[in-house]
Amino acid sequence: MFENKERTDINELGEFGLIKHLTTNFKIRNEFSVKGVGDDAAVLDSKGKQTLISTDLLLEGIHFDLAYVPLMHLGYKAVQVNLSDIYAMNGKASQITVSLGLSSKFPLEAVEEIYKGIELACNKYNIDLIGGDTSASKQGLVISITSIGYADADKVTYRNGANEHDLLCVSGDLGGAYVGLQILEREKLIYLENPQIQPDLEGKDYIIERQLKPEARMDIVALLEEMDIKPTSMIDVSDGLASEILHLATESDKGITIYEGKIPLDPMTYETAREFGLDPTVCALSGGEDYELLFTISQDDYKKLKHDVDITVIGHVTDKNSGCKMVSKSNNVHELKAQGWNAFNK
Ligand SMILES: Nc1ncnc2c1ncn2[C@@H]1O[C@H](COP(=O)(O)OP(=O)(O)O)[C@@H](O)[C@H]1O
Ligand SMILES: Cc1ncc(C[n+]2csc(CCOP(=O)(O)OP(=O)(O)O)c2C)c(N)n1
Ligand SMILES: [Mg+2]
Repeated sequence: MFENKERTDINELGEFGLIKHLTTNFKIRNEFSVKGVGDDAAVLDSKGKQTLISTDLLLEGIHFDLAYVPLMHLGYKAVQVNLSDIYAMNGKASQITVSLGLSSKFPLEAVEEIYKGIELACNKYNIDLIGGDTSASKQGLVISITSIGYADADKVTYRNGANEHDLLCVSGDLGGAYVGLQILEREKLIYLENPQIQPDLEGKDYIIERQLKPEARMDIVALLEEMDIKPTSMIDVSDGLASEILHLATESDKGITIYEGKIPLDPMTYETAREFGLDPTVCALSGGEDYELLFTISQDDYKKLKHDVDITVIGHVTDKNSGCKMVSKSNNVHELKAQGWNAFNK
């Protein structure tokens, strides 16, 4: 990825030189950011709103494979997966901190690529980079991002607010990131066997992008506000639909029933899953990394969003004793199990 480019040893700049070099382009743009990079701590002002904070850790070999993930995409995605958690609280994301563990194989140019991706994400989502930490790592690349956002207290949406008879909705479509990953893994194996063969990604742009360049659903939070809908509960889909449904149900002390035929799947996801001998529904239920928003709304709000093509009603909230169920296309009822992605199963 960066093997053939210019290589500047990070030692030439030192830790402080590196931080300065990486962060000088970032300008503070939010009224909530009082002080960003450059002091012992950043200073934020919540202006009377509630503060939302979330952290995620991305580890080379566990969360990403540099054999097929370009570093700029990695920086971009690392920001998206963190912003997604703020949007899942129905908040507006404003700041991030970025912490890096860099193994000696990374020259300055590689870190610059990661920061280009981070900068792109910050520009697009109006986020201030306000700090972080940088260290050498004995093995592999480590990226930890903390995202910070704000919401009025009455807008914050928890996992635990679903009421019986609420409708379960999901944004976008599911399973694409997982199927995209299957293609990248396949091409990696082919390349390892024969480096002369060029990767065959033709016609698969959408699902490859779902894996390499996800977009957190800031737009859905804005849309819900515009429609005057306050979801009763919400979560983002990082581990897979089934796992997130179980989180909403457990936290809300309710059951949830979904309908297989309603799960939104892009045709490319569907066809490619089939090519791999995978069940497209299972890809949506257990694949993960979709970074869509899964939320419940009161039935009274249905009329406000029923014409929106980007939001699909896939089920409803039941009493706790009914458990979490999926009604299949052939009308069989299956219990939903948390077979979502889990880093400890690797
Ligand atoms: N090592 C940890 N120490 C303290 N809290 C943690 C730790 N890891 C995760 N959490 C907390 O556990 C909750 C669930 O985390 P997680 O399953 O990672 O959620 P998400 O899928 O939204 O990232 C969150 O409140 C998170 O902050
Ligand atoms: C090499 C590689 N292995 C696995 C995956 C798939 N994967 C990475 S992260 C993830 C889900 C979310 O990760 P997690 O650490 O559980 O995030 P959180 O739920 O805490 O947001 C999945 C399915 C991948 N993209 N690349
Ligand atoms: Mg997490």
